[in-house]
Amino acid sequence: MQVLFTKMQGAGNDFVVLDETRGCLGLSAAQYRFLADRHFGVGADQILSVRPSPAPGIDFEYLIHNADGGEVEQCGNGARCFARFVRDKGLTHKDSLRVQTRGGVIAPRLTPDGRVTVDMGCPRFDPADLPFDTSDLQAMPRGAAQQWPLALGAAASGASVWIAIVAMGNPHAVQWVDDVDSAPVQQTGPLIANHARFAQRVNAGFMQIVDRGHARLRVFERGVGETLACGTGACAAAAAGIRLGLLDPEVHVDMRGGRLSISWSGAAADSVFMTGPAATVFEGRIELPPNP
Ligand SMILES: N[C@@H](CCC[C@H](N)C(=O)O)C(=O)O
Repeated sequence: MQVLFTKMQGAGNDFVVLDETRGCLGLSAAQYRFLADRHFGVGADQILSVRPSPAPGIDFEYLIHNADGGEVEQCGNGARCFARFVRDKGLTHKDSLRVQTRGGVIAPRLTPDGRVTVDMGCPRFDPADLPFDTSDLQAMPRGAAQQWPLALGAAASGASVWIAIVAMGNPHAVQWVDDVDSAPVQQTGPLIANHARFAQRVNAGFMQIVDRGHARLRVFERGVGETLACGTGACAAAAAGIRLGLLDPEVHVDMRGGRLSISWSGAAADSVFMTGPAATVFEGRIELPPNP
């Protein structure tokens, strides 16, 4: 089977986007993995499948699969690329959209400067929302929030990190580091992402606070590895920093692939807004391996 695809990127987080508005392709996890493969396929961190409206008042639905083939709930950079895609393809003429994802309804808006702002919904900090197993753990209160100790490796080794946990539709564990460039992202990222306390696994963020309006971030993503940028990771890190009293409500988050601007009032019922770039890289057609 051959499929048409669009390769896109948002702050260096890259995507294969599939138009399923006229029919579902019914791809298997192995076929998503093939598309994401940088040697044998197209190459991407995530595959985005654009589908028609599932309900009144909703413009589209889009599905997100990580490079490992697993379906996930939310993707911030993907949301901006999704919005750019449906406009560029003439699938809508609207600037503001309401979109169903597995992680809830989000609302992207194309801005006159070519960027996209997304209402990403409310951040949640309850361990049950990730889920995060807190049995036998003692949280450390800080600001309006909590940090949790997470033991890495064998308990006897004594290695542990303090994390803030945030659900942005998908799960995030954020830790503070002095210098994001020398942070052990490749070493401890996989240990956190696959930690037994996170039943659905987790995205592991490493944030350096530069000043109250500026942070630097690297994210070891669940189902992918370190990416050049993570939109939900930036929202989660900013929300955690704001709630902990370390950041102001308007924050620039710099990642290796680019900058996102995040704004959140700090009120539990208010949405996080994320603004950043979204661009098409190329389009093509590829033959998929058959399902076994
Ligand atoms: N890159 C994304 C997040 C994609 C999903 C994530 N890896 C997960 O498993 O939850 C973003 O920009 O938010």
